[in-house]
Amino acid sequence: MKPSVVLYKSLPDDLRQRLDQHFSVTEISGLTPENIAKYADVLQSAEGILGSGGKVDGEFLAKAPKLRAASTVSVGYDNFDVDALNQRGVVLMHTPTVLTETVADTMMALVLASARRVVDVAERVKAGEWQSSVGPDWFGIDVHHKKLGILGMGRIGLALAQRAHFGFSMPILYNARKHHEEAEQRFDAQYCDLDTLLKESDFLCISLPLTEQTHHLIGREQLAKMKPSAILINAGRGPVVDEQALIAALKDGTIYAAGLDVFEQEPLPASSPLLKLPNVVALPHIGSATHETRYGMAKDAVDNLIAALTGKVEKNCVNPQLLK
Ligand SMILES: NC(=O)C1=CN([C@@H]2O[C@H](COP(=O)(O)OP(=O)(O)OC[C@H]3O[C@@H](n4cnc5c(N)ncnc54)[C@H](OP(=O)(O)O)[C@@H]3O)[C@@H](O)[C@H]2O)C=CC1
Ligand SMILES: O=CC(=O)O
Repeated sequence: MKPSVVLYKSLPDDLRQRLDQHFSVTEISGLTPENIAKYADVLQSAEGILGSGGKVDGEFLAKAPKLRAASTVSVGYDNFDVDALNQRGVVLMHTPTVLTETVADTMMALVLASARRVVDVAERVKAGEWQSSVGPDWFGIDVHHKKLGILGMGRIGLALAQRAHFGFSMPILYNARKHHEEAEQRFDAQYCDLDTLLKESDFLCISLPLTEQTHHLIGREQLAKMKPSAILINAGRGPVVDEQALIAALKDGTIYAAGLDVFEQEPLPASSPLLKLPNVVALPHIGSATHETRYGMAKDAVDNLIAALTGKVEKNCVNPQLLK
């Protein structure tokens, strides 16, 4: 009998067929509390789950006693309680690498859009405000040759550094838990402590995972250390930045602007003050959202689950110690 799997994200037809070849699949619309209650029987017998979003913690695992592997269609896995998975011996698979370049493109797009006010100015053109040659109230600030600070020099940070260094002649500063030789050698990136990164960066680009250590790492105190001309870009996870402190800093001129792909609450409520600020570019968490990359992530997630449930994992495992 094929192992039972709960799929909580739609897949392209060919990938769904591949999953069906290996498993008995039940598709649900998401890991919402309602679905977890409604599909209690299916979860009781599920050996694998595949999807994105939704909380997978001890409480969820108690409802899925046969679970052996979870495959998330994302690189970030902050919605999983990894300690609880480890205790239960559930292997967690994710999709790093396949999305790295696309997310770095999104970050560079946010850098450019925020500095050159692309969204704000384009909206004014559409509103018919372009009546004569534009003056300083339409101008932005330069990107090339400015200092780019990267907070989190992992896969995505490195790909961003490559773009900024070769494409825009930007000096790179960075902070991470350790030094990254590749970034220093290839892109002349300089390691610094967080305070120096805040004080010296013209662009502070956050590509950090959400962990206990990074939650609200950037708050009022840290924003106050930034230049009034600085722009904050966040494509890591929303709660890395204290959003109320950010809103205050954008309103009172502590910093110049922000380009955000991630938020403390997603989808961002229509009532969010961020949406009223002209110096904010807000994207709907589309860091990896191109047709090619989303297909690649889904493919990796399917392959990851097949590997995990057939005991052939070679990569993309968050808790490989369970495989020994
Ligand atoms: N907006 C979007 O659509 C997307 C968002 N993401 C987010 O981006 C994150 C990063 O992805 P990726 O680059 O692949 O991950 P990596 O694991 O390759 O990089 C993470 C980096 O963060 C650093 N880091 C972790 N904790 C700390 C800390 N406490 N202080 C300083 N640095 C820290 C790591 O430091 P060190 O190198 O020293 O270990 C590493 O350099 C994901 O976890 C996800 O949350 C990812 C994809 C798409
Ligand atoms: O936010 C997206 C991810 O892949 O992580």
